[in-house]
Amino acid sequence: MTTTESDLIGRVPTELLVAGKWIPGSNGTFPVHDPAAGEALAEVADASPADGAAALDAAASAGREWARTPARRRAEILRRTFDLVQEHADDLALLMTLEMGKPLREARGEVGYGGEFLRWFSEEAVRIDGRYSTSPEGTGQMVVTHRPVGPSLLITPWNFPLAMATRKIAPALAAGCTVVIKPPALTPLTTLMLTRLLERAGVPEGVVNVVTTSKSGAVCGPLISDPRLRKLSFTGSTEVGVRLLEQAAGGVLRTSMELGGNAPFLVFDDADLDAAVEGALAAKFRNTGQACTAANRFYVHETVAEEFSRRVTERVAGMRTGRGTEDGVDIGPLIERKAVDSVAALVDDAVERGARVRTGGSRGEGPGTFYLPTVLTDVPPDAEVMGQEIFGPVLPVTTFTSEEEAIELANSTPYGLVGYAYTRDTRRGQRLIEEIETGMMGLNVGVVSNAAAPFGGVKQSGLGREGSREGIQEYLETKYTLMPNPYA
Ligand SMILES: NC(=O)c1ccc[n+]([C@@H]2O[C@H](COP(=O)([O-])OP(=O)(O)OC[C@H]3O[C@@H](n4cnc5c(N)ncnc54)[C@H](O)[C@@H]3O)[C@@H](O)[C@H]2O)c1
Ligand SMILES: O=CCCC(=O)O
Repeated sequence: MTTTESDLIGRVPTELLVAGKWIPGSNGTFPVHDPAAGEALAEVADASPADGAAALDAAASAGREWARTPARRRAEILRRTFDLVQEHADDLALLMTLEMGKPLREARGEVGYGGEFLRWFSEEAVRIDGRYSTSPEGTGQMVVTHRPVGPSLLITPWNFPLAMATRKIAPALAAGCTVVIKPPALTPLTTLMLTRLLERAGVPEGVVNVVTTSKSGAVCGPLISDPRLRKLSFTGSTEVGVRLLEQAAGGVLRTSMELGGNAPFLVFDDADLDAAVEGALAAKFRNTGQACTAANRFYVHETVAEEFSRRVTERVAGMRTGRGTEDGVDIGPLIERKAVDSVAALVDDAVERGARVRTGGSRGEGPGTFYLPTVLTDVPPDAEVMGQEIFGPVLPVTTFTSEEEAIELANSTPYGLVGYAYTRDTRRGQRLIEEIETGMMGLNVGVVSNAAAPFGGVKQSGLGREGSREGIQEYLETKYTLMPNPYA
């Protein structure tokens, strides 16, 4: 670590924030590693179930007052946090690169993207409305209002340490909910720093509580079954999401589930190939392939497949792999050794079944957890790499012959987060939007994420939407009141 990096780490709080106080974890500490160097960066407080319960006590106690706090004030706190995020953009970006590995250029992009949820929901906070109408029979007056759901547990993944936290905290606070956030053990530092900024922006005691832990299940399980908790918002794997949904069913909790993806990327014979190549690189290699939105399966029309593969291979072969803090790095490390093993196993399986490695196809050197950016062609549809979320820098190409076949292949998965398609034919584009079973579509575009967009999936990719106008609804209940018509 250079001096600047260690100074930064030294300024990040490493304790739990419970009821407005930074306190040590009852289970001591656990280490956070730099995946590019394999070194420990910091020791972070390890919460026990009792610490988790204290955090929920705090969120429940602060709940009523926060719900009554004028929306304008809630909005101003979020807006001030947005400003503080901009002010500390360089620190936040470096912190994400250190604890997660993404290239610094991308980490700066995430500060922009993640910060935007704070600004967007500061604007939405004051637009929570209702309606008033006379019943069709004319006998009653109907009032519909929206109320905060109540104390919410937010569980986030490691791959977008800032954006996945702001995408939940901002709408929850805007709606008037208090929260307990449990960041991932692999990347808790960015959430801790964000929380410090929320505190500085004036978030009252108990409104945001942070519980870092190496034992997620033991800490979150009792919270999910506590009757004071009213909402669970989770982003992570489908496997864990299913388990949490089962637990949440016991308390009939409101849930939002942002789960895994297996995005198809279709290139038709009429596509602008230059645009399709750019889109493919963005959709695949953003975050070193560790994105739920990452294009996972490339289906290319047989007449353009070789040209597309040749151009993509040339670009991927020129990518630089290395520590995210170094200039010109395109591909950072994967988050941990297990992730490298999993990507290597998928590539080996594809090759055994007849796929051709056009570039990459092996682990990177050094102490960090690297896998080289890889292009595979002639990948048989039954290769595991086409059926499983890769979560690494591997671009597998296979071919199709007709639009019907492309749609069938795209839908041949239990997941449905996002799909990408490149075609110049507008009518075909419209058909694809109708037919492809996903919550989001990139039509001639390789990245769809935006704070103003309703982000989320269908099928086993999740329930609910984050961002946009829909995002705040996830933290609101609808209440209907009937009164007699005073004139009847
Ligand atoms: N749809 C989306 O918006 C979206 C966004 C980012 C990541 N993801 C998905 O997340 C996955 C990668 O993230 P990950 O490896 O952090 O996922 P993960 O499911 O392993 O972990 C996600 C979070 O859940 C916690 N967790 C794990 N077991 C738990 C339990 N029993 N009880 C409570 N909490 C528990 C983890 O500590 C972490 O904070 C991929 O599948 C990716 O597609 C989805
Ligand atoms: O990993 C999934 C989230 C990616 C995004 O929000 O763009």
